[in-house]
Amino acid sequence: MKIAVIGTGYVGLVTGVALSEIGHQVTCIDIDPNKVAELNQGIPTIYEPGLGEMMLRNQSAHRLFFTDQHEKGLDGAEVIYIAVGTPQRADGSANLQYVEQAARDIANNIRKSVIVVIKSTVPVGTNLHIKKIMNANTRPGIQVRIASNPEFLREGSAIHDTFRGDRIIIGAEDRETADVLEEINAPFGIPVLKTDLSSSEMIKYASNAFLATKISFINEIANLCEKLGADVEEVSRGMGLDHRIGMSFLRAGIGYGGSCFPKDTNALVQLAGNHHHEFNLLKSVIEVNNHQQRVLVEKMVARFGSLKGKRVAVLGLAFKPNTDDLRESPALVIIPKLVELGAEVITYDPIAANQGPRWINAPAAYTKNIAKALKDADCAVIVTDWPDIKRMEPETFAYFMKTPIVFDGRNCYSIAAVRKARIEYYSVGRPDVVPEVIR
Ligand SMILES: NC(=O)c1ccc[n+]([C@@H]2O[C@H](COP(=O)([O-])OP(=O)(O)OC[C@H]3O[C@@H](n4cnc5c(N)ncnc54)[C@H](O)[C@@H]3O)[C@@H](O)[C@H]2O)c1
Ligand SMILES: O=c1ccn([C@@H]2O[C@H](COP(=O)(O)OP(=O)(O)O[C@H]3O[C@H](CO)[C@@H](O)[C@H](O)[C@H]3O)[C@@H](O)[C@H]2O)c(=O)[nH]1
Repeated sequence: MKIAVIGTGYVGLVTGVALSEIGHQVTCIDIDPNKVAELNQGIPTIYEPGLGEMMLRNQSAHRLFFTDQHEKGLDGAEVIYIAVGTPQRADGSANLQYVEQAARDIANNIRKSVIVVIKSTVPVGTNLHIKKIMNANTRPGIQVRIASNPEFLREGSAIHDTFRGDRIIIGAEDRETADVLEEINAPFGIPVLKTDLSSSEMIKYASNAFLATKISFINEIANLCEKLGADVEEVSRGMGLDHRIGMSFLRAGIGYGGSCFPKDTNALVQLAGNHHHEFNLLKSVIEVNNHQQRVLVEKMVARFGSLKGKRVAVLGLAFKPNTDDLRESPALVIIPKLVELGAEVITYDPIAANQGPRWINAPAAYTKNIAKALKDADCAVIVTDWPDIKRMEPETFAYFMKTPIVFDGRNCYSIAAVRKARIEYYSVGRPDVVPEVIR
């Protein structure tokens, strides 16, 4: 099948590469000529394990192309995916300007009837709105059929999720369109649920909102565990053994971040509000998360009184491991707050350190060397559970730091290992560890 993908962000690039890997002829289009130039040189524009090799393989096999010209990229396409951003507006709602522009770009350039598939996360009703825009702008006689095919990949495991995902959702306006999409996706061998357009759009928001709810729930339990002397890791394990609950998304920490959960939960609250429905549960989920991103700083202030002049090593900038994405990372909240309180901040991230100055709105130093970050620090804060941070012996903190006081937002180490290392350790939902000598 000849396919065009509009947008080469995370979703567009992974979609284009994956569709070419299963044998389709794919052209990805982006308005950013710099991105397209890099992609044409075989350089992936996002950090995603396994993506680069797959991209190169399909470029070499002449199944995958990149262009910044809609006319060229859309020429002859039978199916066109829209995978542009839907960022958050100031009021929390989804900004559809890029999807609308992509629709106009398609309508102005196609010369034959096509199926347009919306992969971007869009509020219920958007697919029909987009179809109207295209119908108003296409040449006479050209028919556009529309389908919703939301994306469920996670950053850092996008290839795994695309080839081994739990389900593919296809919402379409008619059965024939749904069948074409099912056929395109058949080589993935993933169960397909075919549904109507509105339900498909809602499945995406409901899934993200539910996962965010699980995280805020366990974070509230963690905060309560701290007050009651329980250990949230034990509690999660004990809860998760019940198959009705499940183990996943019950890791307590410093709250969810990233390009999706914060914006999609806000958009769903807004969408509900527009239809005179107060989504109180989801509002609380968001509120709990906003507070959770600040709990480590609260613990630091409680421990030190003042942070003025303290040298703080922040370990991890990315919102999760295996990505260089800082969108809505708790680091964006924690670092400016530490600076505001007078701390001197040095940050470490193995991949995202280069992104720091672009995203962090406060003076801080950046390094890819963990020892350099820890050297002579008064305390350390763990923001991202990168494997190299988790693998580190807790004794390392005592070796490099002025005072080995660690605030761990990701519960990277067992309490037993920390006790053995004789460091002062504050994590989330677990007992504090304060060795006698330090006390
Ligand atoms: N990032 C994720 O992990 C993820 C996962 C699932 C779903 N989603 C959803 O997928 C959508 C895309 O997310 P993303 O993170 O890939 O977005 P992004 O903002 O990183 O990338 C969008 C790309 O589209 C390009 N673009 C914008 N308008 C264009 C146009 N008219 N023609 C051609 N190119 C155009 C931009 O230049 C940019 O490169 C969003 O709706 C998001 O919510 C994202
Ligand atoms: O038990 C957990 C699981 C996750 N997180 C945090 O939640 C955020 C999101 O993590 P994750 O879901 O792994 O990453 P994303 O790449 O944002 O993926 C989510 O958002 C995407 C965009 O919509 C969806 O496609 C995915 O299905 C959905 O998991 C990160 O800050 C994690 O640290 C926790 O705090 N505890």
